Amino acid sequence: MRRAVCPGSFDPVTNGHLDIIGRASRLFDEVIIGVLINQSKTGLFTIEERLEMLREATAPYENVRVASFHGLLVDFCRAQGAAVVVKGLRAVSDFDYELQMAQMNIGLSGVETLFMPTNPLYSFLSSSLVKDVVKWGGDASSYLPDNVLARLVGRLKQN
Ligand SMILES: O=C(O)c1ccc2[nH]nc(Br)c2c1
Repeated sequence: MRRAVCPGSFDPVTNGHLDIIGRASRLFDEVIIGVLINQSKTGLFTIEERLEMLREATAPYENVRVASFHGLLVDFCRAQGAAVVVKGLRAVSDFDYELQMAQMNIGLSGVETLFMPTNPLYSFLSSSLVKDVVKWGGDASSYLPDNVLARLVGRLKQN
């Protein structure tokens, strides 16, 4: 069983993330989306909300499941029985940091990283940018799944 982990904060999941997840689901027997619990950073959505949005958005992919973790990514991969991490690369600016993380992860545990070029449609996307767009009334419907857009609009109205 070839498993891969797609890690991230997913605060919230975007169409860019979903493009990578969908492509990974066609390459591996199982894909585990790992939502990082970062105690030093409170996000807009709770971990539970992020997990729920991811489960809703990835429901069409029967070999994709969602879990949260804290601590080292390689420990999560080991616990899940995954030998590969899948990361999207949006631009050259992503590469330096991702290369450093990938080399450390191999050094720590032998877990490999597969880099996938993001779909050019989404290469400028980030969760933080999309949140700003919606906060100021912009149309983010091309960048977020419908379930996420609805929650984001609602949450920003509360704030
Ligand atoms: O949304 C983000 O912050 C973010 C970061 C890094 C990323 N790499 N590939 C993708 Br899609 C991606 C998205």
